[in-house]
Amino acid sequence: MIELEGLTKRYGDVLAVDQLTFTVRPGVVTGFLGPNGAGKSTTMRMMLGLDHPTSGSVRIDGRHYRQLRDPLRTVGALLDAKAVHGGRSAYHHLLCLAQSNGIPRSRVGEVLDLVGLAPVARKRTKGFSMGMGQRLGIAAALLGEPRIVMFDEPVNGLDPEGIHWIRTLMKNLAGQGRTVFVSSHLMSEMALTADHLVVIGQGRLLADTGMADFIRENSRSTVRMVSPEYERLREVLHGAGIDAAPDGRGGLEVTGEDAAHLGELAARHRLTLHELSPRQASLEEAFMRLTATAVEYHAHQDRPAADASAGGGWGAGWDARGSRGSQERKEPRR
Ligand SMILES: Nc1ncnc2c1ncn2[C@@H]1O[C@H](COP(=O)(O)OP(=O)(O)OP(=O)(O)O)[C@@H](O)[C@H]1O
Repeated sequence: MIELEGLTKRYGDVLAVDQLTFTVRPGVVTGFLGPNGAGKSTTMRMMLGLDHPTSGSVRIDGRHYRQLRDPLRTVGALLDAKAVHGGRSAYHHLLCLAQSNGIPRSRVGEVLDLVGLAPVARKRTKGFSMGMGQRLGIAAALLGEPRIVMFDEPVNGLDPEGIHWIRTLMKNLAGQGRTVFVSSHLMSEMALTADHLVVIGQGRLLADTGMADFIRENSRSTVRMVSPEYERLREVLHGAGIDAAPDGRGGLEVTGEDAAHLGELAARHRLTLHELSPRQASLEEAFMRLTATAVEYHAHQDRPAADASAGGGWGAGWDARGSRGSQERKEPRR
């Protein structure tokens, strides 16, 4: 279990993480979401004792990271896949980690097999592709068979087979009763992987809830109706006080009504329907809706590119929003 209490991190006048309190539980995959610059990596670094909180605390199984006797056997993490000595082979990188953490040498071969890097185990990592680097980072995280795993953007650079593999891996780890905490900007992937979500924006907690509840609470469900008697359908809905908008594909989109009720209404008016389809919003829509006001780096969509360049180029197409004092574009992550 990972417990955060009032966790706060300030860098100068930027409040990167602001009073975060939540618990990451075992047995499920917990997704960690937030727009760019929301404070996810900073939070994860503090969880791993790589950054000091300005105030508040993180406990891993009841202890601070630094108090853990065998950190690699308790928490395995992938934060920055590029943080590897390029002159070493994958095998030696993992062997060094194993030896300095009292992990048997045999485990190195096991994790190399598990992540599919066994055939290139003796090659220097500086020739590795981004996806291979991610796999190596995941191998390192799993080396000590930890009860808790944390992955920051694990699917970065992975091909579809790799993405499917990491999804299955995370679900299996959670199925074994481990605590799995994962950040990603790939909403469609997160929707397939996570059971629980923690969402932050501008360093603050926006949601800590189950996946289905999150989508329900932060989106509108709609029903698409298609009829050969389009105008009459519109009138019937209007007459019943129901808002319906053209969906741009020859149908009507109705918000906030359930499909059964709409079907019965149409039947009472002897209206032929060719389609009556309820539509559940996606995680992406729910996420965008919740974080709309917490997006710090925002690209203008209503301004032509030429206009943007005339107005000062690259910077002109961006807003730095929010109240955290930073009016600059985001610094690249280290
Ligand atoms: N070492 C640092 N010094 C100064 N500011 C920092 C530092 N690390 C992070 N920040 C700032 O803290 C805020 C949170 O950054 P962080 O990298 O944690 O966000 P994130 O949610 O991981 O973003 P992304 O999704 O883009 O990776 C940003 O405004 C960032 O510029």
